[in-house]
Amino acid sequence: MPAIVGGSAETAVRVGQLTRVYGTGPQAVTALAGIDVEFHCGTFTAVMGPSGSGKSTLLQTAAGLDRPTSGQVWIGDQELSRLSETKLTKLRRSRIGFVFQAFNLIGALTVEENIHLPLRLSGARPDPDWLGQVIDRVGLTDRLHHRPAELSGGQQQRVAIARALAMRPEVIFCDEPTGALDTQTAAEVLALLRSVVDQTRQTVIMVTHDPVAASYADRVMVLADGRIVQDMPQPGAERIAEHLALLGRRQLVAQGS
Ligand SMILES: Nc1ncnc2c1ncn2[C@@H]1O[C@H](COP(=O)(O)OP(=O)(O)OP(=O)(O)O)[C@@H](O)[C@H]1O
Repeated sequence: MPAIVGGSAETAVRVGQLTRVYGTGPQAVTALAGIDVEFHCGTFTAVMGPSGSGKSTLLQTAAGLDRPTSGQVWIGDQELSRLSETKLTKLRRSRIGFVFQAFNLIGALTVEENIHLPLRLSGARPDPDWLGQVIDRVGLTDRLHHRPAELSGGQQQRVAIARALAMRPEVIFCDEPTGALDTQTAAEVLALLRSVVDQTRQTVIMVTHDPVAASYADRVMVLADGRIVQDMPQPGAERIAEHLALLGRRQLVAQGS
């Protein structure tokens, strides 16, 4: 595949020849081995693959939380390696949202304060219409003055999604957002992420191990050993599970088990 040379108006995120090596010498681990991929605006992508295949590293480097060893990352038409740490932090706060498996809410703050936190950190002026819509959409209107510990896991994840949406980011990166939730609650959270893409044309890139969760996406990408080994448009949960099983069997054969 030729190296990708830049971002465009329709590109939410693009990575070119992305490499991330942890450590040096004989201890070095290649987590990403030269990935080229583009995520269009208003799409929902699931990133899957065996443990250690590089999913979280791809998310962290594409989101500007970690610097690649080599290669480029564009958010829209902005290439990240050209940015100073200060400018990168500013871009992350204004254009990117994050949702993690462990919710990462601040226990001492109320739901409303947690949701407003990105605005306070970036010094941005709140847009009451947008925040009202977000809070409405995640169904938290009657929980605004509660603290995270007083909420269920699903409600806490919905607060985390509302917080990720507060700055109206172009892209939301989610690392196993339903990993700690039961099936029904996970379905609600996934439907919410789907609506973020369908209603406001934001872009969602989600790491998951769960084929059912991945079936909410428009596209499923499978990593193995730091490379993309499958890239499927709307494959459905069964086909995803088949691909993962096949990949697992191939890895066992390669390991001589
Ligand atoms: N900080 C680090 N230092 C050294 N090696 C690391 C570090 N982070 C990740 N790795 C290694 O890089 C490879 C990819 O890790 P990564 O966490 O991206 O995989 P993953 O697909 O997200 O795995 P999982 O599904 O288990 O979360 C693994 O071999 C891992 O051990």
